[in-house]
Amino acid sequence: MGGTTTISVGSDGVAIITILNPPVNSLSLDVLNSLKESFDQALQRDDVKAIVVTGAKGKFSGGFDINAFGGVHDGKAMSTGPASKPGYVSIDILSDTVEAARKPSVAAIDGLALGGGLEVAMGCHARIATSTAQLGLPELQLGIIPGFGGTQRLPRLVGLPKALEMMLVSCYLFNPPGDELLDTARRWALDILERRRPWVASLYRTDKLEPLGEAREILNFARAQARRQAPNMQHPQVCIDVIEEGIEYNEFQVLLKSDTCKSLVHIFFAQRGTTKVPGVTDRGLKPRRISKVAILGGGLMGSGIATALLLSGYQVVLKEVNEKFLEGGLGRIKANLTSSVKKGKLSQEKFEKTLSRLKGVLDYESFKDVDMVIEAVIENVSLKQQIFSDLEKYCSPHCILASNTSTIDLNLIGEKTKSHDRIIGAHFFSPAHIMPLLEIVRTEKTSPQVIVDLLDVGKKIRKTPVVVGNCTGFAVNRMFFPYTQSALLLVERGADIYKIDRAITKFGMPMGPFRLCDLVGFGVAIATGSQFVENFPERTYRSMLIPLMQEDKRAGETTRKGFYVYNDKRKASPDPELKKYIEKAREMAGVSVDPKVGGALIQLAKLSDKEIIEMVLFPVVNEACRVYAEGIAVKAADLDIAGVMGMGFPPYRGGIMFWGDSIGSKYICGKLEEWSKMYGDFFKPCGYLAERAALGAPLSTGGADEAKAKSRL
Ligand SMILES: C[C@H](O)CC(=O)SCCNC(=O)CCNC(=O)[C@H](O)C(C)(C)COP(=O)(O)OP(=O)(O)OC[C@H]1O[C@@H](n2cnc3c(N)ncnc32)[C@H](O)[C@@H]1OP(=O)(O)O
Repeated sequence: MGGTTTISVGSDGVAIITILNPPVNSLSLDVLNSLKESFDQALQRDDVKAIVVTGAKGKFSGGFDINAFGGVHDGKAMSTGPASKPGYVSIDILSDTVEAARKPSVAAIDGLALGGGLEVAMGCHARIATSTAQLGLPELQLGIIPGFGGTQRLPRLVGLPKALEMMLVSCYLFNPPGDELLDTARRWALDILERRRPWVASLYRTDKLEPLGEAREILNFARAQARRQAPNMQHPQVCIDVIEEGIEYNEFQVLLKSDTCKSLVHIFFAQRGTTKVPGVTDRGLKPRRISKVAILGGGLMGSGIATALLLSGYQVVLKEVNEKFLEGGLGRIKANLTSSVKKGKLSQEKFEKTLSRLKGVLDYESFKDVDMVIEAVIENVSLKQQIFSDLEKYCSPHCILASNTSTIDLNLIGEKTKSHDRIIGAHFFSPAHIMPLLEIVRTEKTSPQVIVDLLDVGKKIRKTPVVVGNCTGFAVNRMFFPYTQSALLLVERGADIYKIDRAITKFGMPMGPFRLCDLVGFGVAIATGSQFVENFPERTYRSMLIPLMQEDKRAGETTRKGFYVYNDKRKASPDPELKKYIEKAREMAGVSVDPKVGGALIQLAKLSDKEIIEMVLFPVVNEACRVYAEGIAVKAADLDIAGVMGMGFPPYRGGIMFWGDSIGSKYICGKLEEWSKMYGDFFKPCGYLAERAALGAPLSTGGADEAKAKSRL
């Protein structure tokens, strides 16, 4: 597992123990064993009076080594050595060696002290941190609870409310400024030794703890809140119980083996893996400097993208077709920035500075020195084609030409240009300054340099980029187009709209397919839908329900009427009037409720929640398999991230492919086959899924990347 600690003793008698395990000084079992050895050495040596613990290269520690979890999930023992024994780190190292030591210790924290890292620091007798240090117990984001005494020491150091916030919301505590970290820590340790400062064992502190009755109330409130916010997850409740009862280790071990932990650890590594693109990021290319970006179109998307760029220090030129639209776009950007000020994320002074980097224009005059253009106009092929040939004329030959299209094939968009190597998709998700995903779409001709440049921009604007291949709908929209389609098919055959939405939100999606349609708006839903009808006619379910409703001026949330009706506060309520549209659509589709076909007829009006989830989401798994098999995504894990970050698929289920594998290819394929016999080709399993099912193999391995790797051998 690697990593170690070093020890050096100064002439002042202070031993500096440094954690050394790049890149984040994570606590592997080797590091923990070495930490114990260094401590024992410092305690035994006569020339050591006091101890300072720190991390190498400006990072205290990013916590327990998450790679070790993988071993546990695969059923292997973590490692050998004393630190692998149950409770050894928590009791033998942190309580009995560090905290109970006869020599005082101080944690000198620069950079990160997260999870186990902060727990080591809390075992020391005092903590000194720089102004930029990040302290936190983010274990819950991985489906576990702190396991090295954090649930007990943190409440004693900062009080229950702050400790609960740091664990359940996983936010970080920023400490007041400190300077000359190591010197201050050294002096502090000696001050403790000479009783000029208190010698405090965190575990025995009680001054910050609330009286019992009050503490119980705080914990019960936290329980209720966690139940509301994370109804499908057990570990936040377990964490609160453990804070109250103090028995940490056993629960930690149980959670470590849970499906939630497996899924969240998968998501952790998958997210970090998206920036590693074979054939692109392994060529040693350095991102070029991009400082000025032009955006075409100041609508919801364009203004959101502009906001994200401005907030990260880019200069932005916003182009619109007339004064009125330009004013609207600039106004939206200003409103976004104002909202950041209100939320305390941007100071008033920075607001002015940020806004001063924005320029609104009506022509291409200022495009000659921009480094990148992002086109964000309506989804109209000929308009986009015209724009791209204009861009070729007005921009420098090095300028990156990106499109924010969500569905249209990029080759079509660039058809009238000779700039195919610098055309790329930069597909943001609405609201673009908030949603974390950036789908980067490359064609066969996009140069690796341009991809590396956009990956860098993505990182700077704090998005998780996923690089995908070019096709209609790319990865996210293509995977999720069956989401609404299957829901429409079910409704036309008797299932209830609101029951479907309820079952799907209970599963963990932020909203069901119908509520989502209302949010996106029927105009966009129809435009996108028609792209799919055109490109994948054999598997597109054609329902007239949405067009029928739109004819009646019900177009979703913006018109206050869609599948739901909306009040002034945008609260959605079911609408009994929908019945008439459903009946008409059913008639036009020529289908009946509960068609009498096949022996294993499922009465769709009486579907259970489980059946709804399967019938809505297995077609999504099926399409994800196609996307993977075609090589649109190079890694199945990229699709997991795309679904989690772009569609809100619950991360604690690990993403769409990971979830599919947790159910099994055989079962999914069997169900899809059964439904395709009853309801048509919409459900037909794709070749890849059928093949994996026949082999009894997982879906997440064996896609185009594996096929390519094999063909290279
Ligand atoms: C018993 C204990 O209570 C249990 C625990 O301690 S569980 C662990 C608790 N700690 C955490 O959850 C922190 C997880 N890490 C993070 O949040 C972020 O990585 C960070 C804030 C530390 C650094 O973020 P950032 O600078 O953006 O770098 P990031 O790309 O995320 O990570 C850099 C590398 O370190 C790795 N890494 C980060 N934290 C790690 C950890 N705790 N264990 C192992 N590897 C880790 C990442 O996988 C990545 O590897 P790669 O370069 O091969 O992809």
